[in-house]
Amino acid sequence: MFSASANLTARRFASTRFFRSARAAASRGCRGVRLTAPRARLDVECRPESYSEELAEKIAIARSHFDDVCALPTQTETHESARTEFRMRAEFKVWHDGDRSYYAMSDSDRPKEPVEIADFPMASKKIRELMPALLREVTKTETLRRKLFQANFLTTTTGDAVVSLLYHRQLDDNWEREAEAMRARLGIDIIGRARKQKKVLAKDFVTEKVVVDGREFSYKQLEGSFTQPNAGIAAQMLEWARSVATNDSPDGEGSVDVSTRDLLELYCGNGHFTIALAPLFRKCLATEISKSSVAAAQVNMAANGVDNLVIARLSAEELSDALNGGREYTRLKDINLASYDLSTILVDPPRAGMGDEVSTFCAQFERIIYISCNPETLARDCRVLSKTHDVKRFAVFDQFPYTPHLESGVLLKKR
Ligand SMILES: C[S@@+](CC[C@H](N)C(=O)[O-])C[C@H]1O[C@@H](n2cnc3c(N)ncnc32)[C@H](O)[C@@H]1O
Repeated sequence: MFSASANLTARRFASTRFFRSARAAASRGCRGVRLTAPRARLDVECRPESYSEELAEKIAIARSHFDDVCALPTQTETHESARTEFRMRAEFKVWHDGDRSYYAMSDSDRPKEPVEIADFPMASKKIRELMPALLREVTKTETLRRKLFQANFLTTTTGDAVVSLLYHRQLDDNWEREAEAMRARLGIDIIGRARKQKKVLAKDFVTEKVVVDGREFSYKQLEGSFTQPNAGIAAQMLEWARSVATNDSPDGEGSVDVSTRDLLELYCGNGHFTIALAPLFRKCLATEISKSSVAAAQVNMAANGVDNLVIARLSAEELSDALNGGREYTRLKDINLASYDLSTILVDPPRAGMGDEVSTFCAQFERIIYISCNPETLARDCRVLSKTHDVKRFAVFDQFPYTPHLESGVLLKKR
């Protein structure tokens, strides 16, 4: 189900070049191209030739969500993606047709008709290398092939890879033996998943290295948890977040010293942003709802030698309540909230945005760095925030080229 406003977005898009090219692709028999409201994982066509035009249209639509909300800076700080091989993760159905097996994506308009994916130019070089090699291995033996229905790839720019194989049957010792042999031949890690089963050969994470402002950061990224999908864009987002933490404008005017102040991050995932921002601040506090992501964030904090950060497993709503003097939370018992001088807050919520309650809480902060994968909910939350804050900087990060999705970021400063 899409909201009325999402349908409006789709209708706006329907008149654009993006949708004209999608329609043309569909008429050429290139199924799996989205023609209606945004849906993930259906965009199989790479169109480098129309990249710039499509991005310009997405930016215009993203900005239009703010039309009756608040003023945006005239400059959009635009961060473009690589045109191909930008996706560090990809999920494919595996279909079997007699002796032949192949990767496919399904179109929810026609879920029973798989769209075969022979190659996926948007996927990282490592995924593109692994796709045929894995299929060859899996189809060599019924032990690995039988009832396999999905393959999920997670890779890094450094060549690390973990592939999850999902089955409609229980995995036995034979499967484990053959999967282990395949793992050794391919030089990757493999996870076998079936109902109530998870077999990890040999690890269920990858380690990504990102250079930000000349410093290398290392991130443990867990299979099955949120990770930034586009590595090039992820690095640009970190540089932008560091820049807006201390500068009101892209040209360095209006710089502020935050080295004696503290940062709060909500929705911190594996610590992606906090770890890169922590060196700028005196102390940082970060929270996240997912237990496994908090564990990964703790590892990442240690791996990067960050010692001025505390990470707690709490929802954004619970943390807001605690800092507003609400009830006491056991998971905060070892944290002295009063010792923080929190002046900046960074939020990167899921597509649904923060909502009024958490937005109202954020309005207490001098500087709000809001990263969003959905400009509609970002604009909705800015309706609350703009009562007290001005948008000083507006950036877009093209995480998902050739789709209507656009990541954006705003810096809001208290009036
Ligand atoms: C878009 S991801 C961002 C993660 C992280 N900033 C990153 O760049 O990797 C959103 C994160 O919010 C977490 N989350 C979802 N709902 C939440 C809530 N109500 N409170 C706190 N975290 C939440 C998810 O587990 C996920 O890690």
